[in-house]
Amino acid sequence: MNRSFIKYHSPLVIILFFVLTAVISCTFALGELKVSNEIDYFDILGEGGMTIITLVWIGFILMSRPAGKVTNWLFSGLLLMNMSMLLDFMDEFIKYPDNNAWLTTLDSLPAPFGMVIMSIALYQWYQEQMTINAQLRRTERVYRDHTLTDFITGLYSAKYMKQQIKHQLLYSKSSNKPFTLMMIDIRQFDQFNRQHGYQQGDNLLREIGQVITMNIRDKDLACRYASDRFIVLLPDTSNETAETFAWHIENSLANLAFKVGSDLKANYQEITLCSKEYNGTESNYQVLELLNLKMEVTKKQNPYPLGNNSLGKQVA
Ligand SMILES: Nc1nc2c(ncn2[C@@H]2O[C@H](COP(=O)(O)OP(=O)(O)OP(=O)(O)O)[C@@H](O)[C@H]2O)c(=O)[nH]1
Repeated sequence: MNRSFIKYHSPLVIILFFVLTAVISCTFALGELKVSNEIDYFDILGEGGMTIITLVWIGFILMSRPAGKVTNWLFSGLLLMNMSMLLDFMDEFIKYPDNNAWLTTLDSLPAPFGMVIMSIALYQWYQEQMTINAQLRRTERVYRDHTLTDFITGLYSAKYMKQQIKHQLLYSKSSNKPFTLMMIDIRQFDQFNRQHGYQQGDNLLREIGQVITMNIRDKDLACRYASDRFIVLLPDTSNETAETFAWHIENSLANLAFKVGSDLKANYQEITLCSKEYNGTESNYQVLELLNLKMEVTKKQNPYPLGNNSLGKQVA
């Protein structure tokens, strides 16, 4: 059992100890022990059991809850109920002389107050739980949203892109408007990583992601598809129109003078870019399959380092 709650709730534990000791001492001081034939052992069992159970409830409350207003209310309510039960229990061993007979009626007093306080406390506990639930829901939503974005580039993730392609396919089919997907792959990214380190590789991914975003329209969607691969979804766009965007992106990236740390040397990263038009009759799976295929063909047609669309260069 974790006993750290005793330290954590020490003021309440002291109050509990003090109250129980005071009740037991008072009853002994003001009354006298009954003889054995005056004792009802069934009552002892019932009332003793209830006293112990309310003490256990107090223990659980202190073990499971942080210090604060709601805990104090719960504790106070249970303590008053426990006082009633303890007084009732003590009645079984002790009888009070006539001038202290008021003690026998006192045992029924704390319990109703305790129950009222407990009801208030339980309502506050309910409200507290509602607030916690609302916060959890918000956290969960943030977490879910995060799974739809790429941590490194801040672009949408492949998962989100796949969802959007699904919607786009349906829309294109019903509206008869084509859409185009563009794929951008960084060349020799593995070599870049090995030469400059993964941290710099991440920075390069981020900057390339920003350049891509700057060159697309509001209605377009860019995502980081895989390690060094990006996809742009261009709704209501033919491949011919997409070529203009492709040209803008290629030119911008060709002039992206990436600096590694405080090094003055500018690194110009070469990319492979391809695009493909769809009319909505393709399946979700086919769309990316066809695009990946086109990327492989484009790469083969433009072998590194000096292919037809090789825009990359490295200058000191
Ligand atoms: N910095 C960084 N590197 C990554 C990340 N994810 C994957 N990579 C690396 O990206 C590299 C991809 O290597 P390849 O698939 O061979 O790509 P490439 O070297 O560009 O090869 P080509 O495209 O054929 O020119 C590997 O070194 C991966 O470890 C990432 O999040 N950050």
